[in-house]
Amino acid sequence: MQKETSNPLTIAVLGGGSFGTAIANIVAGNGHDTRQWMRDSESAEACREARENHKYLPGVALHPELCISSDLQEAVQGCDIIFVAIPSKSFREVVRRVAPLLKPGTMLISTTKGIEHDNFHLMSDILREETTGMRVGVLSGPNFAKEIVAGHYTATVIASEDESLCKDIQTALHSETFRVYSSNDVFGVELAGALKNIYAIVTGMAAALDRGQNTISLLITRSLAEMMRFAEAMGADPMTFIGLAGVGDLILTCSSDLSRNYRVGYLVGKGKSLDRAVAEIGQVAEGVNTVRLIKQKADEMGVYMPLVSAIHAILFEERPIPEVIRNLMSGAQTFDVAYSAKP
Ligand SMILES: NC(=O)C1=CN([C@@H]2O[C@H](COP(=O)(O)OP(=O)(O)OC[C@H]3O[C@@H](n4cnc5c(N)ncnc54)[C@H](OP(=O)(O)O)[C@@H]3O)[C@@H](O)[C@H]2O)C=CC1
Ligand SMILES: O=C(CO)COP(=O)(O)O
Repeated sequence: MQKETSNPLTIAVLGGGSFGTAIANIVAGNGHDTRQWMRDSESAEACREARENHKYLPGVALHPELCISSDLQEAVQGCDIIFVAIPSKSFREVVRRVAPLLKPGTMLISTTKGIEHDNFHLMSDILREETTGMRVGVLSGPNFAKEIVAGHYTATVIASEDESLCKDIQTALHSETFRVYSSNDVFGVELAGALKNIYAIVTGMAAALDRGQNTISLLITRSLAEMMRFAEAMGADPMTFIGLAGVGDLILTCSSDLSRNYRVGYLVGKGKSLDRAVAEIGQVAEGVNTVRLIKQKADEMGVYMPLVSAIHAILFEERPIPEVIRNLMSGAQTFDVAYSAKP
């Protein structure tokens, strides 16, 4: 049902994948003038004709007012808000192309839960580096695209130092089934979204090995400990990790085969090579690259991340899974909760 809005905005979503489509459907449903940009003109044409994104969200009706275009200039012209739902590998390239087409003060919101390949730049860093005079935010939370479009009650987080941007995004996205909480810890929210993908690979693998619920609980809890330890070492607020973008998204992604990262872990656990698993999924699984980057960074900084080291050993060092598990289980038994609130 179309929601009346007293302040219709012009909004573009860059990316024709599952999450871009879910976000575009929400804002179009809220009565905003919404354009979704996808790079491939044939895909755009097919989505326009069928009113369905058959490749990424089959069986889901696109909102009748959603305009789909493969013309970047047409899509972003005059936009107040642009959601960037492009995999981290191509994020900079797309932002660089779009930068000269934007009006000053446009709100640029990353939805991408990844880290840039060759360095340790998060997507909000790229938005700031590639544009001038824009307002930047990050959207992250426990949000399977398929469940959003199916109307399951869902919440997410908009993070920005710009309070009025947070309010505008909360208003633009809020619906009967979708809630948006705010945060001013951009780095923490963004880091949480990228890190949890690693642990979804781990729990997917545990599921493939028929491990029980004790094991899954152990893995999720120790994953959170690692994430918070790393976040603190990097200067993020560890408290952010007990929110929706942290433990919320960690529980979601580590518990369901709707997660592509979980499915990568599952397939590797069943004996497939990493390349084969990634190809079989056919959509972005950001955690694979994130494992490499976090392992390197944790080693440089001397942060203890046994689960990251373990999954890195399996995926990239050809170490047998039973040996890696034995090493994990024989590691030092330390404190359960090692954090204390700082005065
Ligand atoms: N799916 C989900 O449930 C959620 C995803 N996210 C995050 O959203 C981000 C996007 O994910 P999602 O939509 O799921 O990804 P998908 O794998 O579903 O789709 C990726 C989209 O990006 C497009 N793309 C890839 N490279 C380029 C490029 N160089 N230029 C333009 N477009 C390109 C693809 O186009 P083509 O089809 O032509 O290859 C495709 O439309 C990810 O980082 C993910 O972490 C966040 C929350 C939930
Ligand atoms: O981030 C997600 C849900 O919040 C989606 O996870 P995957 O990218 O693993 O599918």
